[in-house]
Amino acid sequence: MDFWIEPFKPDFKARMTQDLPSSPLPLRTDEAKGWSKPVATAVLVLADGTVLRGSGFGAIGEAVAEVCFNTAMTGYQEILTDPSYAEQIVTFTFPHIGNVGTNEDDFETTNFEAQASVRGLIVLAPITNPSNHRSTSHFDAWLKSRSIIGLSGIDTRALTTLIREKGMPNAVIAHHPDGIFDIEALKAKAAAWHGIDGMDLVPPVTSSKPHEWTATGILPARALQPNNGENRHRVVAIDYGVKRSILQLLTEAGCAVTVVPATASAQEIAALEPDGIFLSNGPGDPAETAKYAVPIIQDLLERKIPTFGICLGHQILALAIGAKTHKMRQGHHGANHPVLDKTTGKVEIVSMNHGFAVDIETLPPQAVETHLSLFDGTNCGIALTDRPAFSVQHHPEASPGPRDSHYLFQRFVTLMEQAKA
Ligand SMILES: NC(=O)CC[C@H](N)C(=O)O
Repeated sequence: MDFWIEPFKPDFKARMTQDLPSSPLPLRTDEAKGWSKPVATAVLVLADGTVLRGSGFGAIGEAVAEVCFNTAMTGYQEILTDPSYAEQIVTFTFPHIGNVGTNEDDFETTNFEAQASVRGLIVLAPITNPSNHRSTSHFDAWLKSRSIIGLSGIDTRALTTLIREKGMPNAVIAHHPDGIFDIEALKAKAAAWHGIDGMDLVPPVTSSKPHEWTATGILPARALQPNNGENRHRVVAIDYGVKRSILQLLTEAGCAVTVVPATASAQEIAALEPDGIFLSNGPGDPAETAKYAVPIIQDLLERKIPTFGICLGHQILALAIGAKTHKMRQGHHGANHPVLDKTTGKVEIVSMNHGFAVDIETLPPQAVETHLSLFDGTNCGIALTDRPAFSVQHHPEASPGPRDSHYLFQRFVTLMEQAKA
């Protein structure tokens, strides 16, 4: 059978229309009847009724979630295993995703039994066979095993523009190989979804019981004094959905780390006699998690234990001292964001993954802003002036991403050393 497929030419004028352009769809052929026609095997249906059609890969089924875009050029496996992406669908602006396969090392979740947090991914180019010596599993098989739905052939630049202009939409991603979808029902499902605002998404991803963490990373860390296998500081990491690379860097910085569930009481934590408290990253609305996390943190701050927070941990520390957080329109997700460290005047290129931000106007007098985003001026870090505590919105563990901000782990170690002295 002879047929012609139009090469994919994104039509940027059509960006904001109801039907966004997409690449050629797979053909379905009926040999007996002698026809072949394009069939969408996956769709993304936004709450406003916009429908994007493409080719499905990964898990088969449907999921409702919030759509964000991530501008990282590498590290898709780390992104898709980061627990902070709970209830989200990631649109990758980098066109080639999946071509280095997947492996046993590049995982960010520490909770291997838990279901994947991210619900789906959207890419431009169809995924290929893996081409990398580290790959142990095909991307498609890996996504299926983790119940993550994939949609390719989408003009991801147009979708990113839509998110930038209208904000992160709620949507249903659906993959059915027969290409049969009840679009009206999917529109209704997307429109009826409650969204992430107001959702505490920590319970499914936090550790169920305290455990010790001892592993270091594969690559040597930057800007850390070598620990020579010696544990100089005892750190309790409160797990709101912690990334593995953060725990590895704490270990490399010379910390003996005990990971505790998000609901561990201040008394239980204090009984471990920590030199420092780490507040982890995690999914969902910080103001909801704060309802139980803030009293615990306030109690620990009273005890003047040095404290360091990352991302959700940063937001919850800010809430604990009386500041407020708000939902962002498009959020920050990528590995190329410039951030200014106001304490040194240096600019670092950082990894980002957040959809909420600390409202800097609400910061009380006993805290100062230490970092800010040079993309949009949003707050990226605070330090308390009356307690040994600081936190950052970006991801100094940088997995994936540039490692400019590794120095923050050293800053935490220095804070613990000063407290001991
Ligand atoms: N990576 C994170 O810790 C994300 C924090 C929070 N859930 C947000 O989206 O802003």
